[in-house]
Amino acid sequence: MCGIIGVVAHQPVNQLLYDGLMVLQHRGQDAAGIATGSDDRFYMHKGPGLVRDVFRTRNMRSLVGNWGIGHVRYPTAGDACNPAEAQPFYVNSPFGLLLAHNGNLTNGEALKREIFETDLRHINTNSDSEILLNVFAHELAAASKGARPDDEAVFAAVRGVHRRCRGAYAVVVMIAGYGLLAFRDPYGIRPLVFGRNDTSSGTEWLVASESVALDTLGFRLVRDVAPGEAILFGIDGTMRARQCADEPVLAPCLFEFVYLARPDSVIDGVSVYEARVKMGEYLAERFRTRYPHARIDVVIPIPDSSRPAALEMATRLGLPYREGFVKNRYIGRTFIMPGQTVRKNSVRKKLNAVHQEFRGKRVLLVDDSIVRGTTSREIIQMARDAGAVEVFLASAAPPVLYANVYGIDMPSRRELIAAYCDEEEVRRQIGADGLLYQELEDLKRAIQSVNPSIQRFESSCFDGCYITGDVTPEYLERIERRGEDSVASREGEEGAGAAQLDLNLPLDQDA
Ligand SMILES: O=P(O)(O)OC[C@H]1O[C@H](OP(=O)(O)OP(=O)(O)O)[C@H](O)[C@@H]1O
Ligand SMILES: NC(=O)CC[C@H](N)C(=O)O
Ligand SMILES: [Mg+2]
Repeated sequence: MCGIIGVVAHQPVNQLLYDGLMVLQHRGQDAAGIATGSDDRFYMHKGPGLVRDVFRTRNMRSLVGNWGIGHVRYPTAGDACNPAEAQPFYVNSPFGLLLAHNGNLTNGEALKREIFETDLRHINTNSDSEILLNVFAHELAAASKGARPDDEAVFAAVRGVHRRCRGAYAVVVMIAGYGLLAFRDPYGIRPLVFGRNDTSSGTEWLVASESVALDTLGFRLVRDVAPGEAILFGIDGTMRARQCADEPVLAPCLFEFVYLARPDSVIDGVSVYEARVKMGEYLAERFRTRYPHARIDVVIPIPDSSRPAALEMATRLGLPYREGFVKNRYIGRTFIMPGQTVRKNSVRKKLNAVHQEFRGKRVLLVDDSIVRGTTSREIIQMARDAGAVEVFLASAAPPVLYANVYGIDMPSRRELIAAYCDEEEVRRQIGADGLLYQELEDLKRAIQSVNPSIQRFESSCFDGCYITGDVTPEYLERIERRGEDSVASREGEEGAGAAQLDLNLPLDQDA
């Protein structure tokens, strides 16, 4: 889950894109990039780090023009520390294209060979997003048959991407001299919304991973990009949409609602906040049945993502809700950090217990999910150190049992605590007196209660059913092996790769 954004405006967009990426920062902390377009030129600056560290005033000044795209990266393919894999990616043919991608391709290796051998194109990194860009570029060149781009050629190229690419992709592309393109894979696994701002100079359009970017930048939400759909925003301010998949089916990733997205976003017609509140309601019902005799004094959330569910759970159980952990706001999300050592150290630095809320108490801690168990282990110990006499833990998500191949960095089942331990063993390992997980059906019901029209979900990390149908046991074994290698290498490389890159394009003239 990276964050992507694209805009066509009647004013310079550099600050708009920067502010938008700041709002999407929770979706990726490893690298950031912005590209803009003015007349017949593209400008780009990208590099490793948080948005506020990547862009200096001189970089911002070099990003001229009234349209552009941006990206914050949480790597799922290639190398976490390789600055060359920061996005957007650029190719100069046909026309000049820049692309930013959220998701993960499951047939990247086969495509890479095909691109080299059949399409006669060169891929210069291990990023699947560069592969996606080259597939799109090849399809667009073929569809436009040597002429300037037109809508038919662009939509045909998206159909070509759907035909050849498997996996998850929410994408924004700049086509030089033509416009901004946004599209989503045929299952709509990763979110993508667009909105408008009607000004005296004409309509401005903004596309983003989450609606929270529209709110912040003063755009009105129009709707989600539909699964399989492509939308073109011309640099003249016009908008055209086309369904480019044969059998689109909406199946959004469950983990977006559990953890990835901000609660103030609306994804596929679902307020993430409302869905999390419902998760808390269902979890409270189950807690009552499972632990009818538990005498809990206080419900405490593990900040940040579990707060809406924890508050509702406390209300439903008629128990006081207290903020027992204080979060250091300068430390990012630990789950999306690369490498287990850094994740483990960060939990302790990030959260600290308010002893008064724990001393002599039986506490019910609530988290949105238990994935590797890093957070829960540390937190439960911290609660005990602060004087808690009993510690229960409730998870608003079911046990995470399977690898994720669609844009969440969980390629190795061996890292997932619930994949190799039964519930009792997980309870023992994290050191809780009682443990409760959400039921998968209840999690789906929580989201459907907000938007009943969603019939299917991408639920693979909970039930092992991979919606795209192409994920074989052999593939999972391969990424399991590679996942372990890459995790190991990331551990060794922590802190490396601070170089920023201005690739291929005229950038940072004064840098
Ligand atoms: O079992 P684990 O492997 O530790 O992963 C799960 C934890 O990681 C996430 O927190 P994170 O600190 O990333 O973000 P948050 O502040 O949004 O909760 C999530 O909210 C859980 O607390
Ligand atoms: N999490 C994501 O969406 C990652 C995008 C892309 N696969 C990358 O690794 O850069
Ligand atoms: Mg958390």
